[in-house]
Amino acid sequence: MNFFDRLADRIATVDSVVSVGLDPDPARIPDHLQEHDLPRWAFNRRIIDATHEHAAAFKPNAAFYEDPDGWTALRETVAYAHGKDVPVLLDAKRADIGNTARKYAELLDDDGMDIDAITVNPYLGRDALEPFLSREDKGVIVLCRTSNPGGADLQGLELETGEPLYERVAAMADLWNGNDNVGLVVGATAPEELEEVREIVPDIPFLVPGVGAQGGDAEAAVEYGLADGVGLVNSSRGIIFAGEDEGEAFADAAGQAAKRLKKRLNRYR
Ligand SMILES: O=c1ccn([C@@H]2O[C@H](COP(=O)(O)O)[C@@H](O)[C@H]2O)c(=O)[nH]1
Repeated sequence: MNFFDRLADRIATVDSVVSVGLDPDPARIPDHLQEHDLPRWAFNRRIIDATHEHAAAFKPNAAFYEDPDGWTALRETVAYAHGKDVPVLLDAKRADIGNTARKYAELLDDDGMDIDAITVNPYLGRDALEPFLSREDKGVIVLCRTSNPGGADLQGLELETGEPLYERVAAMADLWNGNDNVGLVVGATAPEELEEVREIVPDIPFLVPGVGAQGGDAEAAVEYGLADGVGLVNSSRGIIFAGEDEGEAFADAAGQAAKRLKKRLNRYR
């Protein structure tokens, strides 16, 4: 089954478009888990237990796992999320020349790890994404208009046609979508751009980061992020560290935060 069909099923099952970002910053993991063999895995397991019933997907960001223990923690996390029937989107923002991109794409099913979708960077063009795009079973989520303050520095540059670069990326992603496996990253901190991109690609689901800690627009995230009801609105720190000062109750607080975000987003669905 295609990633977005699986995601649609999950959204229907939990009545939620919340993506719970699993960015387990070691410095913010509660003290009582620091002695664990793999603190990030111990943390994620508790977060998954507390939030999965509100999660349409989990989104670990590769930046928090790129060391030997980290990859083990990630592998355990992916398997555990799947055990709860939740798809996993790895936010890795990959792309490279074809030969290297093929190697990167092996990450999707690295040593038993079965990632459902991955974020990729369109800057190198189609051939750099081909090893991902050709994986019909995997979601390929292309950076379009990112949520960071400098997101417009390059992505907003006007082309000779007068359109900004992020609009061209959206149009190209539509051309790359022969396997119906392409999505776009458009940040909730750029609500006008969300609306513009949605006009260009009415049928492509978005991953919308930037609600929560980045203060993005939750209503616009839902209004423009979903295509036929399918899409994801991500919060990472706003959920997983909601109970940062609550010791062993940290996971309960994360569960409450995920539930609150689900209810808030559902008002606009
Ligand atoms: O444009 C983008 C693309 C990716 N991200 C990632 O999403 C989460 C957001 O974390 P918060 O704690 O909810 O701010 C994080 O992994 C980012 O690297 C993004 O924010 N914006």
